[in-house]
Amino acid sequence: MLQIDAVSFSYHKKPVLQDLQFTVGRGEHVAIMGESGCGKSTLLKIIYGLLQPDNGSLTWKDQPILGPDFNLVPGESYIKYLSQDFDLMPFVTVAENISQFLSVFYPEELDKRTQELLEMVDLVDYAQIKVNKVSGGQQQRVALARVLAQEPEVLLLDEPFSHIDTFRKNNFRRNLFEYLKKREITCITASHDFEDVLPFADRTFVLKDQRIVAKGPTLELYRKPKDLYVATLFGEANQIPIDIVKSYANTKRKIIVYAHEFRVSSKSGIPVTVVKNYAKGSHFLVEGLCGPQKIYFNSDEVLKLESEVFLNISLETINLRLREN
Ligand SMILES: Nc1ncnc2c1ncn2[C@@H]1O[C@H](COP(=O)(O)OP(=O)(O)OP(=O)(O)O)[C@@H](O)[C@H]1O
Repeated sequence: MLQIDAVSFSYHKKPVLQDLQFTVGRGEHVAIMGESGCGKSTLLKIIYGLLQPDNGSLTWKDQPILGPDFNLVPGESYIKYLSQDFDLMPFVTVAENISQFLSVFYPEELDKRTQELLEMVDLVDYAQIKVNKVSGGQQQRVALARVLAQEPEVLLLDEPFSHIDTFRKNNFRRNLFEYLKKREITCITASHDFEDVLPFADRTFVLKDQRIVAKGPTLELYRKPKDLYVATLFGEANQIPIDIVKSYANTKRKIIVYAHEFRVSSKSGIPVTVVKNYAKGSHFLVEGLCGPQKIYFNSDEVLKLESEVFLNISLETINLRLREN
């Protein structure tokens, strides 16, 4: 188990992370989410042993993870960190960049493992091309195969799909996370893309203002976000006064409603005036106004600007969001 205990960190006296406390089990997949600059990469670098925390301690299987103040060569051998800059050997082929890190002595076994990893990252056709001749997205995939070749016990992924095209991304994410689960590799992924997180991470931690402000099973965080910040990490969301939703409600509370949770009706519901339509492919995201309250909701079809439509939310959703966490 990875244990992070009361860890704080600052860059030149500017606090970035404060009093972080969590554990990650063997083979577990945890996601770290939060807005840009909230400290996701910093946290991964501390776990890897590249940055020295100001306070607190880190252990893996009850053994301390030492920071750069105590390690001549920073970075623990059983942890691999896939950073946002890939750190490849540019004048060496894709295949050699990967096979160099395989701890296999027999040539046949070496070829087989290299091939397996090339297939995993979908780069078989590029095996003999020098890395400086392949695209940014392809380099990101080579970098990933390289860290997998080293058979880490803990894998830290920093925005691992940021350079990979949508066409390949979905399949690739599924393959990678299945591969890690099968081998019981503990994985921590920093991302601000919920599609990297929602289908794959067992648990998610949300960082904001130097602290973990929400954590739990990923689906639970999504279904019952504690506030608009958490909800927005998972998609287009609104925070709406409950008396708009139910006119008889005698409370000033607000509830979170995702854009896709509204149903559009021409007859009854919350009255909104259509302000703007945004094409999303499978649907339109519509900006509407209910008095001064801006509401974003999904519609199957484009809606006429300045027309009035009515929005409905299921009772189940209202009750779910009204329930205290
Ligand atoms: N080497 C550094 N020296 C000083 N400040 C830094 C350094 N690296 C990062 N920071 C600052 O620390 C904060 C956290 O940065 P970090 O890169 O960890 O955020 P992040 O959540 O990973 O962001 P992103 O999602 O944009 O990658 C930011 O305010 C950043 O400007």
